Amino acid sequence: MTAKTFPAATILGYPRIGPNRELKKALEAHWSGRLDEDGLLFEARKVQDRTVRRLVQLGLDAADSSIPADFALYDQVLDTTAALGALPSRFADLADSDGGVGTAASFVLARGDGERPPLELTKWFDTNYHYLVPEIGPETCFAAVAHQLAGIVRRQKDRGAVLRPVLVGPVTYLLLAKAEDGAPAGFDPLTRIDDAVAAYVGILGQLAEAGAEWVQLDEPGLSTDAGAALAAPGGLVEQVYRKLAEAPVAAPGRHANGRPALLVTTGYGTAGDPARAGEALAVLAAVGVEAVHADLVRGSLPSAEALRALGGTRFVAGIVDGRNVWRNNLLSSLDVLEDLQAQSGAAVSVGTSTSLLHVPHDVAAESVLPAHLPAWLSFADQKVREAAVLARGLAEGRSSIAAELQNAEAALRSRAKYDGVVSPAVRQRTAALGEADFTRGPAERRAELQQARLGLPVLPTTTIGSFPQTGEVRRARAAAQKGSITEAEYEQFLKEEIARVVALQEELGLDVLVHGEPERNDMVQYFAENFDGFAATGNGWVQSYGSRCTRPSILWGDVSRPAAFTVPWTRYAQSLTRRPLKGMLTGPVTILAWSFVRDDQPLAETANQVALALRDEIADLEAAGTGIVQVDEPALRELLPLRAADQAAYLDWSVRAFRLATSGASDATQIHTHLCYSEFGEVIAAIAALDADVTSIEAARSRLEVVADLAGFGFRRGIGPGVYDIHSPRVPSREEIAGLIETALAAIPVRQLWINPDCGLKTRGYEETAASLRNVVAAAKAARETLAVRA
Ligand code: MET
Ligand SMILES: [Zn+2]
Repeated sequence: MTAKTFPAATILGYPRIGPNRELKKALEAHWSGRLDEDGLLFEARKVQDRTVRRLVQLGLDAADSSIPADFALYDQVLDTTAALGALPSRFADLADSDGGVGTAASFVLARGDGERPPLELTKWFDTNYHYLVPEIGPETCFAAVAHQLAGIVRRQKDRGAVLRPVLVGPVTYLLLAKAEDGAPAGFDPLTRIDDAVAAYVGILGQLAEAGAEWVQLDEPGLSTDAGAALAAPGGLVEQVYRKLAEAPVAAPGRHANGRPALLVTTGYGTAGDPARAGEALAVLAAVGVEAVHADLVRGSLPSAEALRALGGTRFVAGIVDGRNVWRNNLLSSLDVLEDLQAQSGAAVSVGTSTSLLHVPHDVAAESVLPAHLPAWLSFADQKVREAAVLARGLAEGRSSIAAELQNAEAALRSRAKYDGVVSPAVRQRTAALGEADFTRGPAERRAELQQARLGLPVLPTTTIGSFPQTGEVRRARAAAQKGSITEAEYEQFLKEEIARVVALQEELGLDVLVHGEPERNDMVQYFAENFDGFAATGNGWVQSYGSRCTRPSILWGDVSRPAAFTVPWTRYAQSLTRRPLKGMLTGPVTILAWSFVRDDQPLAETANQVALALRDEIADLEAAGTGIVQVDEPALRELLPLRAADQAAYLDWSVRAFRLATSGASDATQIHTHLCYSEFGEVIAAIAALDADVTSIEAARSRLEVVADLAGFGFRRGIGPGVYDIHSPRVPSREEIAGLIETALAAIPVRQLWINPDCGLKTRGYEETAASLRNVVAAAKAARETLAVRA
């Protein structure tokens, strides 16, 4: 039996949180006990139904499998774990009688249950989305228990929609997994592939039975070095998909003993060997996969040879960018699509490069964007339309979409010549940069000058910047925004807040103080609001993990800083204390990583513009008397390219941008940086190359693992490995912190060591923060005394 034809237009996935974060709110109500499970599932079904309706309005067909059933409540990797019943042994008790994992059980995996920490959260490829890491051991059960996904398919079918269920594919699933605790040393989850594949075969049968005609298996793992190696002809990917494709395709309408047709997607780069683009797709086609997808935005076009090798397999061209917000250049996309079709002779469908999970819902829901921006933008809903329009143009000829082509062209043209997209003053500055602009004086000399100026004790104590953002702070900000308090009243409120935070730090006995960042809603958006070339959205929420969402700003033009904006707060805070107080900035790489960035010039160029804007702010901070400036780069590791071959170039421009931002500072000004959210062991050389005088780095949860890497590298500058894990309300005891300081001192020379928390305190409450910092300071003092006795 042959498969039903794949639809001409599709998307790989759609934002799951709801246009007004309905799912987020329902989840949080459920977790706090205000909404029971039935209530939550009712809300989730409302979001699903709305998504299907909306996608039909936007041009997808409800009945032809063009709409993905991609409705994870928390995370799609977690849902695949649930469909496989692949519970780690430490959670084995959560299994239903048939090995299934219900909604409540899946939330225990996601959030822990008091005694057991949750599954680890890690970044999904090179994005700011986080997935829950499967824990696989030699004994992990794999079963076909896709009840929830099958239930969604069945329910939608009853409502007249034939959806295409989505799972993480088996190779990517195991590549993303880690060995569970207690597995033999060196255990590789991929060794369980046969058992996993057997379960996937069963799941495919269950989904066919529920009425699915197509299933989407996502294999973005093939775009990493590890996955690419498996995608060569004769490799693991070929074996796996031969097995999955072996069963006959079920006849539409009669689903006994068959499987749905398979779409295998890639995404986040080129699947397989980049020098042989498309080969991995040909491998999949050869074993009988009915449709394959490639990311044509981040990845390369498949070669003509690979396209011809697709034979009768559908090619889904991921030409609408799933990761950025710019309107598609329909004309050039159509050129590419027509070319692909002509070359391959194969049937081409139009799709997105990745799921639309990474972009907000709808440009039309924006009310605060500057007037020129909306026409240039495309959020998820606009992208669905773009895919549908391109598919029509491909099938019926350019004249059938003449109006759409013309509108897109007009928008692109207006964008290209809009005032501020290119700012001659900014261009002149970047063009005139020379090596001296990236270099400070010798580090040893800087250290002497700074110590003479600051007079700090050994093991200086400090915090990372933010203090608790209480309900009061958030309410005052909202009131100021609404206009229900005056600007002067808001400023007065912030000053009082800063004064309290400074007084608290003095009372605690910290050595280097901060102002606490109460004026900042978000460490990137705050800069976007104060830089030219940047705009903040009103409702542009994007899922970061589970119910957590962020609202990236849009960097649309040349960036510059019209006026000093952090200076008044820092100056005010410093006026309240004789101790040194750090000025606090977000670094250029992090600003880019957590924004939607213009796509019309290299990132390195944009990074330098942001760096110059920060450099201006640092100059003004210095002029106001600030002796220490911290430039946070928590996202330095996040943008690291997936392929080793691309990493050196990235590290080069990102390090240079940081240096451009900071190297205007006088040698007597101490530059700090702060890193968190990732393991930084593999980029230590780049961290050293930042040439910051002091680096604070998240370390408490790994019990200071990074210290060994730093020592091994011979890191020479100031270093503050976090000794207080700020991710939970738990107060670390003085003894515990003392133990971590001992560990650090065993590897790091005492004159280099700083004592600080892992990250900012903004999500914490005051009580636990004060108690914890008291212990931090006490442990540091005790360590100083011990050192003095030993000396
Ligand atoms: C995610 S890193 C946060 C650094 C920032 N200065 C803060 O303390 O909040
Ligand atoms: Zn941090």
